[in-house]
Amino acid sequence: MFVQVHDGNGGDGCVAFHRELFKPYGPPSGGNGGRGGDVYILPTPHLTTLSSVLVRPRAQHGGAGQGTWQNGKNAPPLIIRVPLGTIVRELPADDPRRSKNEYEAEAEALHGLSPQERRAKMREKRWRHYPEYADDNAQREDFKHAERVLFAQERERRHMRRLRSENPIFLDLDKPEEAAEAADPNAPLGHRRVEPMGHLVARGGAGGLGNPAFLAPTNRSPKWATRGAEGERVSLSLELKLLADIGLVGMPNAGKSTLLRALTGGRARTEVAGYAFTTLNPIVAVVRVAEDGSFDGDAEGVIHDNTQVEEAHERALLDSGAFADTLTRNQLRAVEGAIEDPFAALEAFRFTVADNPGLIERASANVGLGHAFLRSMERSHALAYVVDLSAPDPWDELRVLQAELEQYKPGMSAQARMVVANKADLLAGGEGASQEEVEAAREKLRRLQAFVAEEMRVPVLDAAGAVVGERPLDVVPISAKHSMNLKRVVRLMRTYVEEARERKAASS
Ligand SMILES: Nc1nc2c(ncn2[C@@H]2O[C@H](COP(=O)(O)OP(=O)(O)OP(=O)(O)O)[C@@H](O)[C@H]2O)c(=O)[nH]1
Ligand SMILES: [Mg+2]
Repeated sequence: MFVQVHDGNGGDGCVAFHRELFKPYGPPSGGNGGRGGDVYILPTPHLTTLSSVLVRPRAQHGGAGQGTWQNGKNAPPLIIRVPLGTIVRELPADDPRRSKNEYEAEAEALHGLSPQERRAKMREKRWRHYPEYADDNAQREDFKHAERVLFAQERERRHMRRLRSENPIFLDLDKPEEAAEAADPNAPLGHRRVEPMGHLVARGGAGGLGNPAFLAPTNRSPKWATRGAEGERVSLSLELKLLADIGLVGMPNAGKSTLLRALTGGRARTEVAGYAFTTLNPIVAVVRVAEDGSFDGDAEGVIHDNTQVEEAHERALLDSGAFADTLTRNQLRAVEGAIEDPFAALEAFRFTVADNPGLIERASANVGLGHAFLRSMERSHALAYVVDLSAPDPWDELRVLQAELEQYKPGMSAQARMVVANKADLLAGGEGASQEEVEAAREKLRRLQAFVAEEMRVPVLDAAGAVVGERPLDVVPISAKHSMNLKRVVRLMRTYVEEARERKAASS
């Protein structure tokens, strides 16, 4: 989502003179304006979506200064809370989705005016005058001097702003902010810790100066004050990295999407087709498991074909009138005893699995779909490699996948837990397979297991997250299309998720 952050403007300075009995001409006494509110971004574990983030968050303005040297209030900071796993980026200047910043907005407002009008407008925006003194002030030498000083300061601010935009904001907010210990050990009870504010993304405008600031030997009663500066405006893009318990990693066409559909009984809305890069964006679905290890939608032998084939089949059924007598959901609800969700009573455990686009060699060099989508896998508790067992050398695929994960983020392949050897049905599947074919398939699987045992070892962690040993990945031959041997996949995935959750609970 895109957000334009708008900081609070500074409060205006005040022009006033002190009045007291028997003191007809008191000194200037206008207070300064308060600072506008800053905007912070704070990652918090209490949110899971970006839906509560406003599109145009705006911090409060500083309070205006008042007579008798009363300064305006500083505005409180605005804290934008985002879920953990959010990536915050500042949109670059050439991005069409970016909104104007404060300088561009002013330039636009002044566009097409004559030089005099422009000057008047700019003065109007920057100065406050004692009633009816505006013209008189404009004639004074010391006002002109003050104006030059103000413009010089403004130029400097603008320069700093330009320097800052050369390295735009980039925040990868994975960890919650810790409350810091208060500096003062004698702070009153309940104030020992300073609540974290998060990351500053835009600064509020400075407050204006009251008229005492313009006292000079030549002018004992300055009749002007400055207005508050405008707050920064920053356009940000917020992206939430997906969070799934298990991420599927595999080459295009390995059958990742088919596997996800099979694990969810076809509920997962992910495309399956016989060409590379069918899946373009990560998709997360929930897998529900019963106590006996069966899962929702589990049916040995149900075929999960290409989605187009399935849709055509369904359309043909619809056209032939096969669904004509089916009850609607509301009618079903009215039928006594009809259970909405037959699996709900059985469900004992659930976890989420993410289907990802295919990963290929040199994805890190932006070949194929690149590897930007790996970002959303970083946060998975465990990764499962999906390889096509019917390919001539499935172990080569594994080697590439592992190397690409390491390329993307060193240490990421240690998150892998299992190898799912898919399309086992193509090797000696079916009834009429000869003895040799079955033997060849077994041999291939053994070779894959030997390769994994040899080269793909991952650290074993104990409940506290410390490394206690090493083990090879689990290898499970399956057929996603024909829903074969999926129970074993689900059982293993469940143990990984449980272990990871225990570790997480222990660490927090
Ligand atoms: N015979 C057989 N075919 C399968 C099996 N699993 C998947 N397929 C087929 O393989 C093709 C690719 O499957 P997908 O699930 O789209 O593969 P993917 O890994 O998601 O591919 P991308 O999204 O392109 O990365 C489809 O035509 C599936 O029908 C299987 O177990 N056996
Ligand atoms: Mg796919």
